[in-house]
Amino acid sequence: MIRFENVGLRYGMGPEVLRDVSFHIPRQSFQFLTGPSGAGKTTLLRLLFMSLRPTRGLISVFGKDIATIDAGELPQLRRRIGIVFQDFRLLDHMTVYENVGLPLRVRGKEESTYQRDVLDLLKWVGLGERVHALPPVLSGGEKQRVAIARALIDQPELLLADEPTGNVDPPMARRLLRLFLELNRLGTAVVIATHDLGLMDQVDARRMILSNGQLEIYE
Ligand SMILES: Nc1ncnc2c1ncn2[C@@H]1O[C@H](COP(=O)(O)OP(=O)(O)OP(=O)(O)O)[C@@H](O)[C@H]1O
Repeated sequence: MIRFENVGLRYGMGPEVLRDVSFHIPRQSFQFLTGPSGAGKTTLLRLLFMSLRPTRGLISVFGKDIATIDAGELPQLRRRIGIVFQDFRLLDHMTVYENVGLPLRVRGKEESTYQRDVLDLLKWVGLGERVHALPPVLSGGEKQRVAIARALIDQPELLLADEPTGNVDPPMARRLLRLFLELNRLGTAVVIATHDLGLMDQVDARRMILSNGQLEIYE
């Protein structure tokens, strides 16, 4: 589904942050992406989301070589990906409910077809009482859960999550992990970038470990 071949990435004239990175993400697979701070996890997720272009090497996403796709095709490809950014990127003027329903609204779905799903998912992530709140009044952990719900609501083919449990306590982290596993069971390939060894130890999943710009994979 996703393929990287000898991918290298440098920012501007800086050193190569990623070097000769090659891997394949199969459909419906589940993997953690880990490595020390600054190792390049966020950079790798940005390449997967096609918001960065590699400086060398080949990336194909859903079977398309990203070097040859035109800008008009990008939104359509991205719509198949759910992403949880480290800084959440919620829309501050929209309520929690509206933020989570947004991917469906953008796809032209009638609110009556998704209202129940949005409310159920918000309840599951512990935000049943915060449905009408605006993001600026939420805690970091609450914002993170809104971002997760928004990424999941449309059952994407690929979920990318950058430190998705970084702002919540261990019981909530376990609950969120269960949600990712359930999504995976329903068919989504999942990539979770995390430092959290405790989280990774709960699942027997593939580990992609970045260090010094290179990737090692433990199946
Ligand atoms: N926009 C940028 N311009 C220049 N250098 C950058 C940029 N973004 C990241 N870097 C550098 O690239 C390297 C990898 O950063 P990245 O954020 O991908 O690491 P990370 O593994 O996600 O780190 P963390 O775990 O701390 O979030 C770091 O040395 C960082 O300083």
